[in-house]
Formats: sequence, structure tokens, C-alpha cells
Amino acid sequence: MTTPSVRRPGPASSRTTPPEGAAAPVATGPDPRHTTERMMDFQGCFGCGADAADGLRVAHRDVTGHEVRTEFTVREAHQGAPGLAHGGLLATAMDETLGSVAWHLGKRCVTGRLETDYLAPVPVGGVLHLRGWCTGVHGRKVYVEGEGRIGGPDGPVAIRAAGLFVEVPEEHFTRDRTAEARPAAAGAEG
Ligand SMILES: CCCCCCCCCCCCCC(=O)SCCNC(=O)CCNC(=O)[C@H](O)C(C)(C)COP(=O)(O)OP(=O)(O)OC[C@H]1O[C@@H](n2cnc3c(N)ncnc32)[C@H](O)[C@@H]1OP(=O)(O)O
Repeated sequence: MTTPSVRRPGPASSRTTPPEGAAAPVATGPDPRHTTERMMDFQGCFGCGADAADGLRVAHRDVTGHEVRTEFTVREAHQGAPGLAHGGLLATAMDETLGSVAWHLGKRCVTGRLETDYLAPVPVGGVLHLRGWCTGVHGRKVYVEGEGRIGGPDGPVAIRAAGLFVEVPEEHFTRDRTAEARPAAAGAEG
């Protein structure tokens, strides 16, 4: 009996694939004008901040052109099933990596969409070697793909992802949103 082959296309859907006419990425490095005072030296980021106690502390390793490499060391606090990384946290590590690609293109971006495929479990104590690269830029939209490997930078692929990052004005990060987070008043129309 033959085993049917399983087709595993990349995760990119029509919403994370650059449209026709998209521009090739130009890596300029992060634009310092895009970092507000609040963000400058901010170490509270759950993805990479040193002050986020149970954060992922994704380590940014190097940038070549529009490709970014990071590492995520999976600790006990990151477990889903015993001894294995929680899938949502792996997606967060990927979000951190892909987001960094967009910022290294000099774009002030937030995640609009993130798609992930999980190919192999990632054990606690292991290091996930992540890589992200840009596939195109269209208006405010930055298209990014990535993969995470275990057992070394050339080891087997454990996770793949595709994301859409959207450029936002500075006001996105400076606006006071406390009122928006409060529950709506009783009887208010939703
Ligand atoms: C020195 C500094 C270094 C710093 C390094 C930092 C590393 C950082 C790493 C951090 C990593 C962590 C990062 C984080 O965690 S970021 C935090 C998580 N993300 C957010 O909170 C974002 C929340 N969403 C929004 O604010 C808005 O919805 C945005 C801004 C995204 C768009 O609302 P806005 O009203 O502004 O614009 P628009 O609605 O006209 O959309 C514009 C265009 O985009 C298209 N579109 C939008 N959404 C989607 C979608 N889901 N699928 C497909 N397409 C989508 C849309 O069709 C349109 O296309 P077109 O009609 O123009 O063709």
C-alpha cells in the first residue's frame, strides 16, 4: 500500500501574497523618526523586552538586506503540552521576527494579519531559529514570510508563517486609548 503524499503549500494566502505591481523591498534600516519617546529603549515588549519577566526574550541576531534572523529559547513558562512550546507563543515569536523585517524597511508598522503552519513540535529547552524576509510592498502594506527551525539554523522547519504588516501614523502609538478599553455604558448601542 502506498502512502498518499501530503501537499504542504506555504502558509501565504491571497491576503498575505503581494498583489501584482507590488514593489520590491528596499532595506534602509529602522527610521529613528518612527520611534516615539515612549518606545525608545522600551524593554517591556512581550516579544523581545528584557523587563518582560515571562516574555519570550526573542534575541535579534542579524539583518542582511531585508532578511532578519532571531532566536527564541523555549523556557518552561512557554509550555502548552508538558515539555512542548505553546503554539500561540511560537506565533508570537514569529510576529516579533516578521514585524522586525517591516521596521527594518524603515516602515512604522503593526501586524494586520498573521498566518502560521506548525510542522513539528518545539521542545522546552530548545532554541527556535527564526528567519523573516519581505516579499513585497504595496502602498501601506508590507508582505512578509518566515520560518523557524529547530536543532540549529539549518535544522528541520518547525513553523512557517506569512504576515501582512500595515504602516500606521505616529498617532497610533501616542493616542490615549484608556477610554476605548472601558466597558461601554449600559444601554449604549453596540
Ligand atoms: C528602532 C526601532 C526598531 C523597532 C523594531 C520593532 C520590531 C517590532 C516587532 C513588533 C512585532 C509585533 C507587532 C504587533 O504586535 S502590532 C500589535 C497587533 N496589531 C494591532 O494591534 C493592529 C490592530 N489593527 C489596526 O490598528 C488596524 O486594523 C490597521 C492599522 C491594521 C489597519 O487599519 P487602517 O484603518 O489604518 O487601514 P485600513 O483598514 O484601510 O487597511 C489598510 C490596508 O491594509 C489592508 N488590511 C488591513 N488589515 C488587513 C488584514 N487583516 N488582512 C488583509 N488586508 C488587511 C486593507 O485592506 C487596506 O488595503 P488597501 O485597501 O489599501 O489595498
